[in-house]
Amino acid sequence: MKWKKFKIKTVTDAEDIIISTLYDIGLEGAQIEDKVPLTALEKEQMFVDILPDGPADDGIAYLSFFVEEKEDGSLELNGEPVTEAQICEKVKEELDGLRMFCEIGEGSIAVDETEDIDWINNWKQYFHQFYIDDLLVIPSWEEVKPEDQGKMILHIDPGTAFGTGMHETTQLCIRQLKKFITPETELLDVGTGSGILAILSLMYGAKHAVGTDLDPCAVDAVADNMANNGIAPEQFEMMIGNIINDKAVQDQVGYEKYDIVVANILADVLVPLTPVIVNQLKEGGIYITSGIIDDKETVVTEAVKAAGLELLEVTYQGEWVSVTARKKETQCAG
Ligand SMILES: C[S@@+](CC[C@H](N)C(=O)[O-])C[C@H]1O[C@@H](n2cnc3c(N)ncnc32)[C@H](O)[C@@H]1O
Repeated sequence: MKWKKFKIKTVTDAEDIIISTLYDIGLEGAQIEDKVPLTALEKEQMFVDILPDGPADDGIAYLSFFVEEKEDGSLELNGEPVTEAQICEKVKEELDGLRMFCEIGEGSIAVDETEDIDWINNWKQYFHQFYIDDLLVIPSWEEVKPEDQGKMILHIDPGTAFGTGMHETTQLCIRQLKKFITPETELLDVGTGSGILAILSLMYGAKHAVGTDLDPCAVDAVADNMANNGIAPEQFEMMIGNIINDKAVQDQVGYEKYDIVVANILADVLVPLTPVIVNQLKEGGIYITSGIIDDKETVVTEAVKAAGLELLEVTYQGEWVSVTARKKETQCAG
């Protein structure tokens, strides 16, 4: 399999914002090369105890994005045919936009071709079982140790969809979900990816879940993860499509139906999503969001308030934010 590699030279502080921004134009996943030392948690997750001292961190980072090349050499982005030059132009536009409000360093783009036989699976060697508070998350290719048999365990294989549970935003959502789930909860998980948030909600006692995603890869990932965690097909329904602007998806998902809507998507998606999702929530229903990088907190809290929701709580982990709100109940006159 051949890939076009678009390699951006930037600075370490701009890594997350560039990855988030380029994700929005269809460049998903990035290879990061920098000299930032690994944290204790990263070493633990990678099963590395001692690493030789690397070179000093010079603040420079390289982010590589990959686009699969078809047999005839053509490229696609978001399902549309596109040329290498058009991708570079689009990336340059996005980087120029970012430059106006943050330091992104050189921002140069180099294009290369690469052949990687198992790009999809290579990352698995770094993903091992880990805890989110008292929840043990075990990748589907690892065994449960005898001493862990009685623990709350989530078996996860994100396949090619997002959602291993390692990301701060997923963990922020999980903690908020635990606060509000009841045995009566009807849950909507927008941007379900691997299905992790919906599956965990069902394991924490929710009655039923619906998941939506744009990415068709989410269908197989969700089915595998449901089976691995003993979730029955009637407990979790999956729909592919864009709930923001597709009326058919909105109708299928249903109106005034959900006790909780969770959406771990980027701030720029949450802004148009929020006024739509208000119609899917029951009165008094809870809206849990994350995927918000810290400097976009206000953008989301303002969108939540503008949609008529009552802001309940803002929580933080690392440079990521989660915003929780409630749909107000209609007051009876008199
Ligand atoms: C950050 S991942 C979250 C995955 C998982 N829910 C988690 O918390 O780990 C965001 C997901 O949202 C999906 N997505 C982005 N825009 C969307 C939209 N408008 N409607 C539905 N899904 C969307 C992406 O395809 C991706 O799977």
